[in-house]
Amino acid sequence: MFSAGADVFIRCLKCVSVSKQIRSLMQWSFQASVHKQPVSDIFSTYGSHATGRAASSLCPPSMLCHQPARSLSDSPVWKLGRLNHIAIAVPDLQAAASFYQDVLGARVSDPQALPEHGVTTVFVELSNTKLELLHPLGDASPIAKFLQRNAAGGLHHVCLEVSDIEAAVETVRASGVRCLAKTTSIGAHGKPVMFLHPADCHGVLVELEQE
Ligand SMILES: C[C@@H](C(=O)O)C(=O)SCCNC(=O)CCNC(=O)[C@H](O)C(C)(C)COP(=O)(O)OP(=O)(O)OC[C@H]1O[C@@H](n2cnc3c(N)ncnc32)[C@H](O)[C@@H]1OP(=O)(O)O
Repeated sequence: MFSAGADVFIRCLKCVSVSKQIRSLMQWSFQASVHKQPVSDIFSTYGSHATGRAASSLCPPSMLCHQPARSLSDSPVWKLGRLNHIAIAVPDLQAAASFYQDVLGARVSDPQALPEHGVTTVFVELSNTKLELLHPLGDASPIAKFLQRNAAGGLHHVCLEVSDIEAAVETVRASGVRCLAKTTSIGAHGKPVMFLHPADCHGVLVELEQE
């Protein structure tokens, strides 16, 4: 009874000009009630990269929730795009660049100092993405502590492209993920970026970049 009522309610929402994101959140709440799970469990089941297929498979057809839950990135406002780069913090930029260029035969860029980010970068071109080698620049480099903890270097962050960075930031903030700056800044490719707290992204520092 409740399920049918809630389903009708969700269908009515289709007619109202609210954003798809709000509908998605309400669908998640609805699914939480149907499955008697806390909403947070539904979120953690689907995450922000959940697919409609995953959602459908969770809900047997008899349960009327055949409307697949939508990913937040299914928003009409913005879309999640390609993996732009994987960043690796290194204690010796020249040695790391030489490894990729001379040992692995990759094409690497010249070092680029980015004082506003507190890093020097070298990009390693791969056929499907890039590696960004990072070395601390200046006294207040945000990667200094990371390198103290990982003296040999290590995976620092992943950078994902989004079609509309401002809308994406709004969405992730609304979902409780901490953004590490008040506003977007211009990243290594001259485009706006935003970093998301690793503790809110399953242990990985995530950078969103305008595609
Ligand atoms: C040019 C640009 C571009 O590509 O466009 C760049 O790359 S700029 C690249 C450099 N810029 C950035 O990274 C900007 C965003 N980063 C930041 O705001 C900071 O580095 C934070 C990520 C917030 C970490 O801050 P800070 O080092 O002061 O804090 P902390 O050492 O106490 O760490 C707090 C918690 O986060 C974890 N943590 C720190 N860095 C992490 C990382 N890279 N990956 C995964 N976890 C990380 C720590 O282990 C700790 O976990 P526990 O609490 O469990 O112990």
